[in-house]
Amino acid sequence: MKALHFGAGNIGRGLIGYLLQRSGFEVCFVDINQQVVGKLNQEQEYQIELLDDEHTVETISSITALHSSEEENVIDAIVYADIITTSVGVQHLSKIAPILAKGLRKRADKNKRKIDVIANENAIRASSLLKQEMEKCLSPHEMAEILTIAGFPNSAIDRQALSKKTADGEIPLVEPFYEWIIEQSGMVNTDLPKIKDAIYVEDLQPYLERKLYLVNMGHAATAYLGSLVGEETIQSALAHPQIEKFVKNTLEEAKHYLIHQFAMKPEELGEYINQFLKRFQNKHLHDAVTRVGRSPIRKLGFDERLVKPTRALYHLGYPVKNLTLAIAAALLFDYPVDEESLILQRYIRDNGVTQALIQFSYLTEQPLLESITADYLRLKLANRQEILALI
Ligand SMILES: NC(=O)c1ccc[n+]([C@@H]2O[C@H](COP(=O)([O-])OP(=O)(O)OC[C@H]3O[C@@H](n4cnc5c(N)ncnc54)[C@H](O)[C@@H]3O)[C@@H](O)[C@H]2O)c1
Ligand SMILES: O=P(O)(O)OC[C@@H](O)[C@@H](O)[C@H](O)[C@H](O)CO
Repeated sequence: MKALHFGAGNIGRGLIGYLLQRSGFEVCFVDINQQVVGKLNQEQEYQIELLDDEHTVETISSITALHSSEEENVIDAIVYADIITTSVGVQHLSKIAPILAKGLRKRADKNKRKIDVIANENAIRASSLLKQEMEKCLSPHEMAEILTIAGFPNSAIDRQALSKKTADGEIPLVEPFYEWIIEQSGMVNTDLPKIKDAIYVEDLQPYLERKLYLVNMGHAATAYLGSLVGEETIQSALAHPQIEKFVKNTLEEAKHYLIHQFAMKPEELGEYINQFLKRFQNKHLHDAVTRVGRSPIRKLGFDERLVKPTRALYHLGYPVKNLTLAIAAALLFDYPVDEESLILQRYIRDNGVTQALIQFSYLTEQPLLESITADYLRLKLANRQEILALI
């Protein structure tokens, strides 16, 4: 069985490639990074290191790789794959859509075997977004042809995955915990053997929203507050009792969104929160606030981890004062190496913070705009001690 995976980054190698290979797939990665592609091809295997007491190293073999520019080879791989997956970052799905469209068109002509395409990105319904991006490259007739053979089941993935520099490059560093939840109802290839340890569900939405609006929201709140007080990692940020308390308070607020939306049980959500906070505090983990806070414009999006629960809870009449403060901290994320941070800071300088919220978060609720703007100014004018005292 052949798996074609776009994005040989931390989660691509550290979770998706790992589980696919353990399920008996030969995995072929497609990436724009020539160095990574060259090394994978040369060694036909790679290592990942676990963030456990033993620093366990696992080897994933039967690996090949293609550079994105090898168009004909990538198209052929799409025609003959048994599953196609991605983890390129949701903002890059539009870039892989054209080649997927070409490959799936050829497959619909030549090899009519059904195939599922799963985009594994931190976003609501990323596979559906990928499908929408493909629709932009095709006529309705061409897309209809593709849909006779291809499904786009959505998924939710969870594993903290970063990387470690080694003498000959870098390897993914991953926590022992992982979760890959796949929307069974969206799958069309019923012959495909189950992926080992993946969880198949009919209705993904509760799992997806719980992951993004709790795990990733809490992570983002930690990163942005941590960054503001000069901490380099999520772990050193959470070592401040005030930040830990603040993050718990934001999670407590966001929890009510999931209770309301999906009738989730408060005690179960409490356990879920405690479990991932412990994962964030893994003593072997040094996860940079700049990695977790990356792409602040994406993270401030309308349906994203910070703004969606805040909007929803505000309309339901629940308190959101910690969430609005976390949004304000995100607006202060000033890390010029990150292109989105650069654009965001420049935009705020030229247009003001309220306008930035309208522009990037599509927020229209006046009381929310006012309280986030006020929080932003309080945080901006405060020093480190004052920030720790006010949260
Ligand atoms: N790292 C984590 O802890 C984690 C956990 C869960 C989900 N995610 C999600 O997984 C996705 C990937 O995250 P990551 O941390 O692995 O990022 P990463 O930067 O380590 O990996 C992304 C990879 O995609 C490649 N890429 C970018 N554009 C491409 C293109 N057009 N064609 C082919 N390859 C391309 C990059 O070169 C890189 O190797 C994101 O959506 C992220 O939100 C990450
Ligand atoms: O990948 P992002 O940029 O959407 O979010 C950063 C982190 O919160 C994220 O990568 C987590 O480590 C991961 O989602 C844990 O499963």
